[in-house]
Amino acid sequence: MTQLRTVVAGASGRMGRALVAAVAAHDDLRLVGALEREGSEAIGQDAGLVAGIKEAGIAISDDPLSVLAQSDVLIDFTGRSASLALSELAAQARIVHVIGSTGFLPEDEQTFRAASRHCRIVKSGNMSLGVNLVAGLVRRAAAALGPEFDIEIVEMHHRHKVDAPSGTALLLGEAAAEGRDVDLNTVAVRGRDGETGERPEGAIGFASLRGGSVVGDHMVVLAGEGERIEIGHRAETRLIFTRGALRAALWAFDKKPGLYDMADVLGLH
Ligand SMILES: NC(=O)C1=CN([C@@H]2O[C@H](COP(=O)(O)OP(=O)(O)OC[C@H]3O[C@@H](n4cnc5c(N)ncnc54)[C@H](OP(=O)(O)O)[C@@H]3O)[C@@H](O)[C@H]2O)C=CC1
Ligand SMILES: O=C(O)C1=N[C@H](C(=O)O)C[C@H](O)C1
Repeated sequence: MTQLRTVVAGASGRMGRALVAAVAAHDDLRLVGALEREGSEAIGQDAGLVAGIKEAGIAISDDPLSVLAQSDVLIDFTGRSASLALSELAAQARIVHVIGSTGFLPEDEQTFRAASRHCRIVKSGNMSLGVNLVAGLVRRAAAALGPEFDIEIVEMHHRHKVDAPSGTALLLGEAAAEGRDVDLNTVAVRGRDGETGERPEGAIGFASLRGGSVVGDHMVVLAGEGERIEIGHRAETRLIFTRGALRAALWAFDKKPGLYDMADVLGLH
């Protein structure tokens, strides 16, 4: 197989550094570009050295247009606004865009749908095998148990995380809502404070904890009268996300333009 020419966006971030190292070590991928935002201290530095591996010969750039023109795949763990902008450039370049960023708003979906008419997008709030398996379990449990079981989703992440609820919590909330055949946006309760009143029947609640260096813990609680089911996942290393992202890039390369998720990549639908 010819190596896929791969660009990592957010190359000096926590995930970006792990991705640069993973791409450099992969037989079927070749690092051809690394992006950071304009004004970043990382611009001009070698992406390999920033990632803590040997020199990669790739200077981190703030010019996505020229970098993407020479690539097959963009792996993007940046943030909401960067990923929205990059999806339009990935569409112009007709490449694969793997989006791990989180913190999107419901209306962002239409931007990704439009871009995916021209390129292949794989987007997921969690790229790990484990979480995507757990989502299937949550969907089944929610469908089997019905609305007399209250669903609450608790997540904990490191102190640097900037969005809440996490993308994974929302992914698990979507799975629960699908199981109940309801629209998550109409039943979600995203945090409680003060005199909240009783819990509305059918609500799917979210609670976010932040602290320390926690990579990512998620627990879905289905609480009934006299019993409680807990379905959870704990990420112990960011390597589970990089592994998933690289797998998504390789899977998407020969697919038609479209908006895919990790369940497509893993054959879990
Ligand atoms: N789907 C999944 O499996 C996972 C998703 N994530 C998500 O990935 C995202 C990144 O997480 P993490 O690595 O921890 O965060 P970091 O803040 O460590 O990294 C993000 C990087 O992207 C950079 N960036 C911001 N804007 C741009 C831009 N326009 N072009 C290029 N780079 C840009 C940031 O620069 P600066 O700091 O200067 O703004 C930063 O270096 C988050 O949304 C997180 O929730 C994380 C892990 C797994
Ligand atoms: O910001 C993180 O770190 C993570 N973000 C993703 C999320 O929002 O769910 C995935 C993982 O939990 C780590």
